[in-house]
Amino acid sequence: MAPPRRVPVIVLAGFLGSGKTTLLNYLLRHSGGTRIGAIVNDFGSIEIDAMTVAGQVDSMVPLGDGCLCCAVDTDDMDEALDRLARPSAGMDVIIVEASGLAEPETVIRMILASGSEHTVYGGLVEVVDGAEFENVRARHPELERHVRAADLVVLGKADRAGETELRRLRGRLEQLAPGRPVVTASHGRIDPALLFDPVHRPRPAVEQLSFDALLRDEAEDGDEDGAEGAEDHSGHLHAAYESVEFTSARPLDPRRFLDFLDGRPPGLYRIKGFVDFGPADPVNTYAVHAVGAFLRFAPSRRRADEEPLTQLVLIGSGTDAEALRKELAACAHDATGTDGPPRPEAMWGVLRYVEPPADEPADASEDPDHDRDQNGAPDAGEPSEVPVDEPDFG
Ligand SMILES: Nc1nc2c(ncn2[C@@H]2O[C@H](COP(=O)(O)OP(=O)(O)OP(=O)(O)O)[C@@H](O)[C@H]2O)c(=O)[nH]1
Repeated sequence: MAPPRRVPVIVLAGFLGSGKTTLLNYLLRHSGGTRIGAIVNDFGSIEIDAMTVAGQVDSMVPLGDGCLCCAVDTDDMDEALDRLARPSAGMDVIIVEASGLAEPETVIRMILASGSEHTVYGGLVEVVDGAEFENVRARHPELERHVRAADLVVLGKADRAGETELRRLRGRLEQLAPGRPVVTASHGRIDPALLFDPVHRPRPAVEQLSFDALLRDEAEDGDEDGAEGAEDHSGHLHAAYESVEFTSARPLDPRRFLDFLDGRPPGLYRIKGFVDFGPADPVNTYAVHAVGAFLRFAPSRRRADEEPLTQLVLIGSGTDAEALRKELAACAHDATGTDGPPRPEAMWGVLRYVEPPADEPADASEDPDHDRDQNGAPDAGEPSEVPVDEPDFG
């Protein structure tokens, strides 16, 4: 009798804002009939990533709040894997998007320890932010270990990095993890075949991932049964970060919110969520993404039955949660008081940070990259169109 078919489980990891959700959404839209189940782990109790992925996926299980590798109960992970992998669900592959602060090796161990007869570990894809990698690596040398643990490194945001910097980064990655395959991508556009066929492909991945080493680490942690709690997380990335959530039914004033973003403290590395600008734009909700100095807004038309709402997650190190919440509350638009009705130019500042949808590459002549320098001043970026490279396996 043929052995039961096992669904490969791929871990998608990478630092805060590196482009994991963008890559996952690209894969979902270009899966070519492959049925993908997704497990999405948000760091923060408002599940922004899960909301972004929901609706595009055959089946999605959110696993919040906190890092997969410590705050999420292993039972929840086991149950999510089991639910997606059982034959009746008909999934071909499961992708686990870890939070931007998770330790990939620990997530891999959780999958290996899950003991589900329906799953097989399918590899680690580590997304590296081509525009921020060196800055982040200087602060968090742990990222080098993550790159070494990867089966495939996606060197993302190629459009922001530029050709010379990309060449330099590829050299750096080769130095850190010799022989590791690196694929360059803009807006998460990679060939899905790189991920979706891990079971039928001869996999040097076992050596690259060094399961033995992973399992040895596990034993050294005194956590041999994979149970949560015995591991020391003090050296993990998430130990130094905290998340702040902000929800408001009152619309935000676009100018005040931009002032808040311009003046954000340096430790506040990541902001993501959805903003309602009320009467300044009554038809759209704006997705907002700040990653380091990078800032983007993306409008999308609200459904008729959708209540306008602002939901933000702010992730940083050494930030003052109460002060941030107060500052955000003070961004609310007050239509009855001094604010009055919005002027047409109120949205101009926000619209400067809107770019064309990722699948329609920007016209290079339009100066699409309004990144800011460290002082928050607008700064023209690189041309945005860099072709997706063939994977380099050497
Ligand atoms: N220019 C450019 N922007 C990108 C690219 N990939 C992602 N982004 C943008 O970077 C921001 C963060 O991307 P996400 O995909 O949400 O990053 P993430 O790794 O899922 O973020 P966390 O879950 O917070 O760790 C968003 O504004 C994306 O649109 C890229 O290749 N080029």
